[in-house]
Amino acid sequence: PALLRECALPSARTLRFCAPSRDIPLRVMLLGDSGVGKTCFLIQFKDGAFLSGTFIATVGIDFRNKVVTVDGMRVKLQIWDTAGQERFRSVTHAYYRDAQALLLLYDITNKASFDNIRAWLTEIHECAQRDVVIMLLGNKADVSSERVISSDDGETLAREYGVPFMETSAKTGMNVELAFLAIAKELKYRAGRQADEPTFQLRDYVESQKKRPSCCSFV
Ligand SMILES: Nc1nc2c(ncn2[C@@H]2O[C@H](COP(=O)(O)OP(=O)(O)OP(=O)(O)O)[C@@H](O)[C@H]2O)c(=O)[nH]1
Repeated sequence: PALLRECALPSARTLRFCAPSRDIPLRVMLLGDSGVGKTCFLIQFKDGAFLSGTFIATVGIDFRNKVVTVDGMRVKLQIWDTAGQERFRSVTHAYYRDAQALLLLYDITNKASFDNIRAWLTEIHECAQRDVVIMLLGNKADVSSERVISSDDGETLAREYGVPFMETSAKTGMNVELAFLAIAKELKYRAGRQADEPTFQLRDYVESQKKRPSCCSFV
């Protein structure tokens, strides 16, 4: 029973003991200030749609599943969409420990959401698993006319914390799928590399695969 429980909510360490025929379950959390686009990011990935119009803030936490195929293996992503509002912080804190990967978003048109990334990273280091995979995402890259944070600023911050970085758009879908696939690849790789499989570097992979906004990535 203990093993079964671990397979239902595995850590990277326990993944290798799960039955090979089952989908590998991985838990990913979306974090960042309210309004940066976490829910839209998830909907774009799950359904290929963009929720425009009235902004309805997430209350507490919500989740969706999506199965992706990574190097011929089925990976079941369980994606937790958290509320960015401060008043729900204690609810979301309770879930950090179970996450194997965190996508941390800011909004390239909102300076405060970028400035708060340091506080988010401090919180992550206090509450999450030590080996959690983190990726920094500058969302709303489609809104180039309102950009206040340059790509270089995002890159510099990401480098300082040693995490991969991409700009994304939940509206156009730019780099949305890549963010999840890259994480799934990293976690699958950690779970047990095949003898003939080349080593995998998440940052190099993201750098080689990511699309850059077609213009105006500077401020
Ligand atoms: N142009 C553009 N608008 C976006 C993008 N992502 C989200 N939005 C808009 O930003 C607003 C907030 O998006 P949400 O996804 O609800 O934000 P959230 O981060 O989930 O907010 P909380 O639930 O409060 O934490 C909505 O009006 C969206 O339509 C994007 O990539 N581009």
